[in-house]
Amino acid sequence: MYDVIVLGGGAVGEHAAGSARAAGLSVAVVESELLGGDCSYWACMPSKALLRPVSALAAARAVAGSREAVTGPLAPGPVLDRRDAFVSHWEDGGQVDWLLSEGAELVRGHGRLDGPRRVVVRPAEGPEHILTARHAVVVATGSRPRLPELPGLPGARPWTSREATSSREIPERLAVVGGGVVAVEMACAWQALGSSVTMFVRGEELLRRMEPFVGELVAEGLAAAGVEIRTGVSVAEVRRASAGSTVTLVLDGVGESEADEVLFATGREPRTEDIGLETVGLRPGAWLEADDSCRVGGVDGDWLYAIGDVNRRALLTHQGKYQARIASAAIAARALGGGALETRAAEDTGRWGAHAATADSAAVPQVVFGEPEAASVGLTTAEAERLGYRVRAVDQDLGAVAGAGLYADHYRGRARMVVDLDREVLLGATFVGPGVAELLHSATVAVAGEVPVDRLWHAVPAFPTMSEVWLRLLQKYRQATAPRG
Ligand SMILES: Cc1cc2nc3c(=O)[nH]c(=O)nc-3n(C[C@H](O)[C@H](O)[C@H](O)COP(=O)(O)OP(=O)(O)OC[C@H]3O[C@@H](n4cnc5c(N)ncnc54)[C@H](O)[C@@H]3O)c2cc1C
Ligand SMILES: NC(=O)c1ccc[n+]([C@@H]2O[C@H](COP(=O)([O-])OP(=O)(O)OC[C@H]3O[C@@H](n4cnc5c(N)ncnc54)[C@H](O)[C@@H]3O)[C@@H](O)[C@H]2O)c1
Repeated sequence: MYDVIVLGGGAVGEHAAGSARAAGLSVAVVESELLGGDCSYWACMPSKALLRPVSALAAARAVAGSREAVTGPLAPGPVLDRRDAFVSHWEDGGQVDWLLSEGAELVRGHGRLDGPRRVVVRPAEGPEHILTARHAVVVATGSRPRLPELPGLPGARPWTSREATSSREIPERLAVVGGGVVAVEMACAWQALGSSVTMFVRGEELLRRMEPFVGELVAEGLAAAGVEIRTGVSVAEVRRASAGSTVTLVLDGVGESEADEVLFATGREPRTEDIGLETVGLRPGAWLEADDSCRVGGVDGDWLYAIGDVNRRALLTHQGKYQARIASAAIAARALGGGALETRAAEDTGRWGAHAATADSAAVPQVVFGEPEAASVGLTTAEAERLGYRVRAVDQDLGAVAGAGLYADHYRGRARMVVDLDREVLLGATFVGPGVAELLHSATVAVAGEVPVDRLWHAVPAFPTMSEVWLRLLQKYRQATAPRG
């Protein structure tokens, strides 16, 4: 028997195990593939390893003096070798060592719930194990790429994010379907590696969940790199005669297009169809709805938690790991409380409490890597208005900031902060431009900390850094709200 069983050992499940161990709980992690999951082997790490050389080269090319020293395009071989090193050549020995050093146990195999607090693990070989949890089972089985139901698609062997992050072959022509984060990042990476990339986007914009100017500037950057972006186009059918032959996309009402590979970057679905949800009264295949302490509703007792992609709160590694810390703390507090009502005072599930993942709804930071980068936290203007806030959006041309001008000649970028006019705190901030990723955490601190705008005025940015954009935004906000007369 273990205090906690973590079902799924991706980045999020591993982090839950570490946090639960730190709280003094015994832990077993059940993993059917590589310990470390998508983020380590087929998502964040390999994609960023592919993209970092693209931005390093762009940064050198953006400045007179270093521009002249750059004599050629990216060298694909070393880029792919470096990517392979970042994913430890798809071996998880290092991560297993870490987990064991934390004092957690690893049980390899496919895990399924088998009624309350029980998990049955089917290893690749040998007999099943039955594990029992004293306090909690934490489901962290993640998500997988979601493919649309299109005629011909399964037989056409499309790339998903897995192939796009792990391929060593560079297709001459790569079609990318989708206009979200994976589509944008992978279009940028593969174009730089030598493919001719065409994006097929259903809607009119890229990155629709961010402020509208983000998609515009990102599209401009991709087009400047040579990516063809076709908006307002739906793929109706996919054809590939045989392995190794070209792939044909039949486009709704606008003819056909040929490519050597096609990447479908059309969102995610939960990995819950075969984890025994029916044995505890839940629906297999559904996203797992969790409250702010990440506890799953609809089951008897306080023992089932869901963290990471599988609860759909925010499909990002850092946010899943935050949920892992919150859930582990909540499990430990509830375990100490023993379930008696009078001890529930130990729980701290109020807004911004120790056992509430409040940032999931108020302050999710995200960086879309590429040239340019896009970085945002909190609410967009449209989201804030939809939620009924009275807001003012303040915009600043980043190119007019001295630090940005020094960073790159003819710097193009933009920033926006969204202020709640009633409380005079930031609800959100967005930056787009080369090198803006590292600006983001200042905004996250302001949003999560609900720092009054008047106090931000005293957070003086160093000259001449890009952070001076804060000063410009705050000056504009003051001018706009100053009493007239
Ligand atoms: C191309 C790409 C790039 C991305 N880049 C970023 C980025 O830069 N930054 C960022 O924050 N996020 C990024 N993301 C999102 C990020 O990858 C996910 O949010 C993150 O991987 C979720 O972690 P997880 O542990 O919840 O799920 P996963 O990483 O999917 O891990 C789930 C684990 O559970 C295991 N499992 C599933 N079912 C069972 C079972 N029944 N029994 C045993 N084990 C099981 C799986 O084998 C897997 O190891 C990216 C995603 C993609 C696709
Ligand atoms: N840097 C990062 O933080 C990073 C990088 C990659 C992925 N991620 C995370 O991974 C998740 C998945 O990314 P994603 O890009 O797959 O999903 P997404 O939801 O961001 O984008 C999906 C895109 O596919 C389009 N689409 C959906 N169905 C379609 C269809 N049938 N035909 C054509 N287009 C269709 C959507 O309109 C959208 O443009 C995201 O939630 C993101 O947060 C994060």
